[in-house]
Amino acid sequence: MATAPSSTDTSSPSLYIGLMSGTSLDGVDGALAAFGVDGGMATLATAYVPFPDELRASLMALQAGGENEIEREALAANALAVRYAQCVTALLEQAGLGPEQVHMVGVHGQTIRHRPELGFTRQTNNPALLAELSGIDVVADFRSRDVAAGGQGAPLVPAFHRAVFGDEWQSRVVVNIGGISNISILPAGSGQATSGFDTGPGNVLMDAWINRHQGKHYDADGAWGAAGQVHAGLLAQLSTEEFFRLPPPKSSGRDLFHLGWLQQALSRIGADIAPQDVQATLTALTASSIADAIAAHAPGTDTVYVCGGGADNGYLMRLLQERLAMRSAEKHIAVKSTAALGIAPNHVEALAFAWLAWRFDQRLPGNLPAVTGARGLRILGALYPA
Ligand SMILES: Nc1ncnc2c1ncn2[C@@H]1O[C@H](COP(=O)(O)OP(=O)(O)OP(=O)(O)O)[C@@H](O)[C@H]1O
Ligand SMILES: CC(=O)N[C@H]1[C@@H]2OC[C@@H](O2)[C@@H](O)[C@@H]1O[C@H](C)C(=O)O
Repeated sequence: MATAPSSTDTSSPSLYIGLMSGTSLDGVDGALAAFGVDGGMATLATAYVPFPDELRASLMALQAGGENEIEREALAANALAVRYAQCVTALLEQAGLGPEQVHMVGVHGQTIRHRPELGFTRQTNNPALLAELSGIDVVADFRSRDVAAGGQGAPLVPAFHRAVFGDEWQSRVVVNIGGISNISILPAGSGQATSGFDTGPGNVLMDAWINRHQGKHYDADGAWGAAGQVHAGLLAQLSTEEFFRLPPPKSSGRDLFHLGWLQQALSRIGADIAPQDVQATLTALTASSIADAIAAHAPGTDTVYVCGGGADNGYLMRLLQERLAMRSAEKHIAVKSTAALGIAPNHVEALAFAWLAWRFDQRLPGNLPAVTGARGLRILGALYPA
């Protein structure tokens, strides 16, 4: 599939909206895209609606068990649907379109528990309310069918990455650094198998740590961490986590990588480490776990393309380049933003959910069994007609 973000050669394009609110819990990214009969895709509008602090706090509280969970989840789902609807309105206004011109909204929902090994993953949402508020058909709950087929239900973006970023001549890896990091391995040539998996933490631990010590939501450009020193002992301790050594298929989330997990490692080390040095070490952990995964599973990579909010962390990008160079002495691997391929890093995931809605609409599979471990290809999502 060719991408042409600013122009399209599609003769009768169909319009789809994708909405992604990920593990960072920061807000919802939206994209309105046109898909042509020839498979071409064009981005018509993008929008971001941040979550108010109250919604962030209730979503954060739902990441672990607690009292009156059912009611709290239902109310958070309603509040989410209202924000999603605001994002849809912003996209329609930007594109000068009415709801009747859009085929479907594909909405991820908010992951509050991810336990494929127990047979479930839960993306809270109220798609019925979103259909009511937006007046557009809504497709939601993209992960459950893959889990029902024995898969991880994640990551789902590798199929989209193959479609828009795959190349005939260059072997590419696309790294999404959101709350959690995941890679898509796209060997050169359209006939080559695509693989991918979650590599571990993205920004989730860095965000939590700076929030505890500085009250900020994230470490802008990685500046706070960059002024600290990577603590080799702590990095080694954190790197002993079994998840890093598990073979794919594998996926992760806040269920594993949270402040309690970090605190345990800090207690084992016993040393008094300055908060800024911990931040530097967490940045190094994200970079080294991604570089290790690429070295082990995609040694032939020519270029790594980064998307997700982590692409805006200059310190993290430097460490990633450094660690890739350390692990691949004979071959230079370039690190670039997906902007170099025509899609800004913060638009990729929302576009992926527009693409998944388009796949659903045609009753085409959305998963890659080689990635998720599902028994086979499955049509992903459930429909809530407008
Ligand atoms: N200017 C910046 N400097 C450093 N980090 C940034 C910057 N902008 C965004 N980020 C990081 O990116 C995160 C948001 O990224 P993104 O929206 O890709 O995550 P997500 O979609 O919630 O996660 P996931 O892909 O795990 O579902 C923020 O929480 C922050 O850590
Ligand atoms: C369960 C869940 O929400 N997983 C997310 C999360 O965020 C990044 C990584 O962990 C990835 O596995 C997935 O999101 C992307 C969009 C995916 O499915 O490909």
